[in-house]
Amino acid sequence: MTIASMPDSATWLETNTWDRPDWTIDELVSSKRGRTISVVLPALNEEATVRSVVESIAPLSGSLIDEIVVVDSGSTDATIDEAIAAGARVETRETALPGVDIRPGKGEVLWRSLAATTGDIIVFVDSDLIDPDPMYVPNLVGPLLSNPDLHLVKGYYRRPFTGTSGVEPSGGGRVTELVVRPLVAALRPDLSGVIQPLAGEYAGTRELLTSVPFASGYGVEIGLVVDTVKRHGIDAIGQVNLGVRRHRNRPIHELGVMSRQIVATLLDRLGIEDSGSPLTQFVMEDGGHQLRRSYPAVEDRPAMNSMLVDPVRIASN
Ligand SMILES: O=c1ccn([C@@H]2O[C@H](COP(=O)(O)OP(=O)(O)O[C@H]3O[C@H](CO)[C@@H](O)[C@H](O)[C@H]3O)[C@@H](O)[C@H]2O)c(=O)[nH]1
Ligand SMILES: O=C(O)[C@H](O)COP(=O)(O)O
Repeated sequence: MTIASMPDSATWLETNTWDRPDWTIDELVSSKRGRTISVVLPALNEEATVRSVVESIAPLSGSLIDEIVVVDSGSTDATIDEAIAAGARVETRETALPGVDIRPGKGEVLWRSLAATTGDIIVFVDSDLIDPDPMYVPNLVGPLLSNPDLHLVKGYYRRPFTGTSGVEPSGGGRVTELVVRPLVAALRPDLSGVIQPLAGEYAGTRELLTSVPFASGYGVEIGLVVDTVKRHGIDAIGQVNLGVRRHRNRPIHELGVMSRQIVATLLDRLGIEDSGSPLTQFVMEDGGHQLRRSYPAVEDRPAMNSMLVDPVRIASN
């Protein structure tokens, strides 16, 4: 079944999916018409990959892209040095938004990046990508530059998976397939045409991103999708085919922790009460079942535009 022939969400899929993007860089640069573009890479201990991700984007600096910023999430390895060596500006959580208590999590650094960048359009790209295609960023901004009704553009792609027997051509996106897609089908079927709701590669207007709350952990992406629809309707979301995406595949127990955070944010956005209980896992270690508990990070950061106009709030957050 092709995308366009899926039975539900058919209209949205046809009009808001770019399956074969073919913009040239020159076309995109001329369609900026005064708008500026920031690229933000969240990074926590990504010394092995951050340099090549920045290098895949840096040639567009000064033309399509106005700034590339790695927002470090508290790395203890050489992530910051590698990012600077590749030509990125680096912000820490403190320098990005001084004077505001620091919380752990990916959403926290994405939220802080809004205060440390100036682009009218902001493109987020994960920094654990392997062999990222240099067209990721151009293709993510293409729909936004050409369609004033869009506020959020998600990437989608084939997702190889690296297991014990090597790289499989597909099978990646385990949280997406086993947790998020079934929950979306059960609770928000109107969103089931979004092919990669958790994609870490997406672009949004500053207008949208500064007007919605951010979950501070891994719930940030699903929260943004639901909040965009709440604010502007599903027609404000687009999706674009980025080809293939490989990244570091985490072990299953780490994805369990991630999933718990995503479930908490999704339920919160849908007004469904969550017990707030921790995820209990039994991880095989030291020859036995080791009990681990992890609490979901449910506390959201408020819309950044409310922080920027209210210095008292900044001081007290
Ligand atoms: O506390 C954190 C955790 C992660 N990251 C960075 O965020 C990116 C993605 O994190 P990762 O742990 O690799 O997530 P994935 O396994 O790739 O999970 C998928 O699903 C997540 C939940 O929706 C999304 O946040 C991811 O972008 C998406 O790729 C990487 O650059 C990390 O370095 C931080 O900056 N701070
Ligand atoms: O998007 C996801 O579902 C998670 O990032 C897990 O991806 P993986 O199965 O490719 O590691």
